[in-house]
Amino acid sequence: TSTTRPYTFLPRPRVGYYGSACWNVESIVRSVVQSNYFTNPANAPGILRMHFHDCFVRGCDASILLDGPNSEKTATPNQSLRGFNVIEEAKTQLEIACPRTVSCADILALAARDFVVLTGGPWWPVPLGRLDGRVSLASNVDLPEPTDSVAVQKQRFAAKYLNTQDLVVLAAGHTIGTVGCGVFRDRFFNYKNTGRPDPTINPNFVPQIQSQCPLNGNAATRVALDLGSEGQFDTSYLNNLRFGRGVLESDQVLWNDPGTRSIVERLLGLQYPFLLFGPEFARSMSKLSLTEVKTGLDGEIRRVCSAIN
Ligand code: HEM
Ligand SMILES: [Ca+2]
Ligand SMILES: [Ca+2]
Repeated sequence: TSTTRPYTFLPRPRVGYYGSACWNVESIVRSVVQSNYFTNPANAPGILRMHFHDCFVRGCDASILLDGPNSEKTATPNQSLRGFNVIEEAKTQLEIACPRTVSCADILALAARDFVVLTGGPWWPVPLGRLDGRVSLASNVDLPEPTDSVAVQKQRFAAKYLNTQDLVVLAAGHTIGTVGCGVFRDRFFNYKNTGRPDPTINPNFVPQIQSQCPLNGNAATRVALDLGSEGQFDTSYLNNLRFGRGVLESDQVLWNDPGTRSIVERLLGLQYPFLLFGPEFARSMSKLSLTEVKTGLDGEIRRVCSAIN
């Protein structure tokens, strides 16, 4: 279970933070997001995941964007992140419109929201005023893993003041995007060295994934996390869990565990009191994107997002 965030005497991010210092920050980010969604829709899941990976390590401070031999980017779960060019393009335009004003952490938070909207998801207000961190270490990267149990997933989210509902709702961000075969193949061929697939997978789903990810095939081949709806922000991912069609073990266990299952059922309208996925996703994202934000003297406004000043 999570508690409330500790109170600090620091300014908090707020909507409209930049004011006249950069009055069109939101429209600049939105137009860069739109053009990059048009050229490559896979940027949408790429940036949503990047924002999550940023916020979970040293807070939402753009530490994920820093280059360097041992920066967060080099850690295993971050090697498959995509869309860095989108953030850098927005930063370049913002440095022309309002030099040294808008943080990379704010750009990432806005872009994640705008990409979600383009895939059919909800809009939410994004408070601004996050500062960029100066530290990025691969050794700090401690992200949820695709084989995590529900207990471990809950623990990791609680450490960021996110509760069990936030966990289920945010994991449903997997309604868009794809995963590399190498990440989960064992589960479909040789689950925990049993020589068989995970018995909780729908038997009709097993051959489907096996043919897309053959045993000796390319580990980098990507398959949808939400079968049949990888580009649409909808409840199809939750419905797939219900029928044993979750690709990742960490996703499927959210249905198999009675506690998290009832949240999935409420989101699917199968159990009272109902929860609406769109508004709940907006609410949980608002919490996630304020994780351990830097607002005092502990950060800076980077000039380029890949390097400290
Ligand atoms: C709950 C624990 C979570 C685990 C264990 C997890 C794990 C993963 C894994 C293994 C992948 C595939 C990576 C690859 O092969 O490229 C992935 C992709 C993705 N994750 Fe998560 N994730 C979690 C939570 C989240 C959250 C909270 C969000 C955002 C709200 C998110 C958004 C995404 C998206 C959008 C993709 C697709 C990326 C793409 O297509 O480029 N995930 N996740
Ligand atoms: Ca960070
Ligand atoms: Ca979907």
